[in-house]
Amino acid sequence: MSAFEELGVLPEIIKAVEDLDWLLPTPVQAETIPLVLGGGDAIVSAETGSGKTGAFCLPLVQVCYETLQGKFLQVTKHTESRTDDKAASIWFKHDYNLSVDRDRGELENKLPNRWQGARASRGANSGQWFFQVEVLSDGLCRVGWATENGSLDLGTDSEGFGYGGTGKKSHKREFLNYGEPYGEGDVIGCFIDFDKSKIFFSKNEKVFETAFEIPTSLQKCAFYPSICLKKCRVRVNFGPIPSKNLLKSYRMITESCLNIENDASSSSNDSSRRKKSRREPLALILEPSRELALQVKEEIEKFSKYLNPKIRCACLVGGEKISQNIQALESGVEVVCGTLGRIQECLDGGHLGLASLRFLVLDEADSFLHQDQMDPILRLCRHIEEKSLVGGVQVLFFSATLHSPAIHELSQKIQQSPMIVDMKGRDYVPEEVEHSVFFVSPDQTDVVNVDASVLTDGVHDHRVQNSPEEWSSQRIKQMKPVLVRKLIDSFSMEQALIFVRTQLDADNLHQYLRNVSMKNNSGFGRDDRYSSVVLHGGISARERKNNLQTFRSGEARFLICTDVAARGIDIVGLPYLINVTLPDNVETYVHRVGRVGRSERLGLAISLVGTKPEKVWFHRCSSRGRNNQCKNRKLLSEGGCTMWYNEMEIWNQIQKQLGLKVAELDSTLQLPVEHRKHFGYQSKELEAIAAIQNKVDQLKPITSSLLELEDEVQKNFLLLSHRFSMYR
Ligand SMILES: Nc1ncnc2c1ncn2[C@@H]1O[C@H](COP(=O)(O)OP(=O)(O)OP(=O)(O)O)[C@@H](O)[C@H]1O
Repeated sequence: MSAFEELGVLPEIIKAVEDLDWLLPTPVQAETIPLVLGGGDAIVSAETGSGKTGAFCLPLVQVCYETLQGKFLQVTKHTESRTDDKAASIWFKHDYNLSVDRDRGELENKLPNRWQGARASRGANSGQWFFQVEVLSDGLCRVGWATENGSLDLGTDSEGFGYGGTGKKSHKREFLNYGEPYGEGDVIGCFIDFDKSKIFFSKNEKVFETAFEIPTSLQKCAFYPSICLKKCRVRVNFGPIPSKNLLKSYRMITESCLNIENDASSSSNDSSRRKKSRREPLALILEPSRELALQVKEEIEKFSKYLNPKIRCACLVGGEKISQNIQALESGVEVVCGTLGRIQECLDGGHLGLASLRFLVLDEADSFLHQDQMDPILRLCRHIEEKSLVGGVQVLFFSATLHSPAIHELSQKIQQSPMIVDMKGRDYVPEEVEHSVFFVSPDQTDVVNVDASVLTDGVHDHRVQNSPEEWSSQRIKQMKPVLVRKLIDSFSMEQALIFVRTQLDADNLHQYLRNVSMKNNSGFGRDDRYSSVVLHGGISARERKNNLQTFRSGEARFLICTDVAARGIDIVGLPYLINVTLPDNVETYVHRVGRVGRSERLGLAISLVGTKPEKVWFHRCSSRGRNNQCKNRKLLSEGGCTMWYNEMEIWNQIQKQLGLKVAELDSTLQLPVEHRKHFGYQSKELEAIAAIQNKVDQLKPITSSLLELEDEVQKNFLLLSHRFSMYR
């Protein structure tokens, strides 16, 4: 049995995983896959490069596949039992962990820690109606009536009215004493009287007083039988079995003429605009960047390689034609992954239906905590809850940095009792990443000669001459690109990811490296030692995609990027990373350096830290700094668009919070001897070989002197024995 099989992964998916040479699940996959397959919400935090994408994509692909095959309906056929056509089609909507035996009219939820509900398709909006529920096992049960918009978790919103086994009536999450407790063996009657606008219940033969007055706002609505269970099994009688009802004027609900079509797309206005035949997505994955969304889509396609039917995934990201997204959605997909803005656009346009959704994944969840992202997310969740025809959408958070209180606040709003998987504790950085620093001091002329071809960000003007602070800042900015070139040379870097603060900084560094290439005649494409491409929000989606591909393929050696690439981007075997400017928070440092040291490879992250503050752009103006339009060099506090950026402070904070062991580069930009790796930053295996080779080299002189010594001893021995024999 393969290790993935033990986690409950299907053989067809394991075959695809084996094609990727994944022989064992990573620890976070081993923890998370069974949990997601088991149906709970989760917050999963594990270091960068630990395989989190597989931890959610694998079970998600599996559940989508099983859903396509109809397994999750869990409809059991019992030929010996009575079958009534009306009863068989009566369950319209239910949570997916609820088993529905349509023939027997039985419902069961085996989960001990999660309510699962169902609502009938047959309801009423006038007259007097009832249905009965027989409790078949121990456990918790709530029965009653709800409108079409009511939550499947009966009695927790304004449109559902329930009566629970603990002897409480519930509405809007208010639980008040009512009737009597009930349990296994009891038969509960659920009555609704539209003439008197009341709902009440009975236990066995005993009828209780009115439980609820139907509010005026709902008096024109249709009400449907509703049931909600926790580790409990019940049999529901809508009419096929003669009832012992004492209130003869009440009719069983199967005689009702109101019937919601068992077709998700016919029940709401916006969905009627969509094509009926198409499949609505079962999973929605939110990603913070286009690149990451595309990467996840590719991963899902790899995992579903051997599945039939295939799992289709649409990637909805800004910068691409929306008509293509609409076309993909119209043709039907099981998974949607994308960025928030474009997803919202498709939703608002009525192109994306979420009524069948089972999974909502917030990958890099903490990147959505800014207010301008939080509001749309909460709106999205409300939309899902309102439209859901399955209920109980599983909400999953993933990231390497999920320890802030804000994450738990968000979780409380959109998750239900999530399981926490925390592999390494707060903001852990993988052991495979080595951290090093070079302190850039403005008067270090021995190390760096300022190069006239360096372009800086234009923050400083003539005042540089008069202000020592501005001079230092400008000087550090002029030194850093030269240092990048020197680092490339000093480590003989074949490839590296280079992080800068702004789009302008990225473009300037790219231009500088091009100038260096030209000056040194260092060739083209792969032959160019300094070939680089940029990745930032200021270039088109197509350019970003092409540039990333050019870098992945090795065509360009250096990818100069802003923090759009800080999270999630997976480039196998990348050995080096340079932080030309530090990010302004520890979390982003964790994500940035996590681009190296992945898949058991070692990586070196080098930070160039200015010893004096740098004055940098921080555009609050309407131009947001686009096309260098803004020239307002005043500080933010003076109504301008610049600020002082103190890297020493940030560096101390990063070091302290992460408890980093950092190697300081010497003036030749080399690591201290004890940190130097024999084979550079490659695989652990090569590292081990290098270590052995090192030892062999160290032992060589000792073994040769031992050999010489032994030679000597042998000779002496022979000499002595010869003399001894002569004396005898
Ligand atoms: N079980 C496995 N066996 C071997 N390699 C794996 C396994 N799972 C994932 N990988 C590989 O490990 C690398 C990192 O995986 P992934 O991108 O999922 O990491 P992550 O935890 O999401 O990182 P980040 O936090 O940076 O987004 C990928 O190249 C992936 O193919």
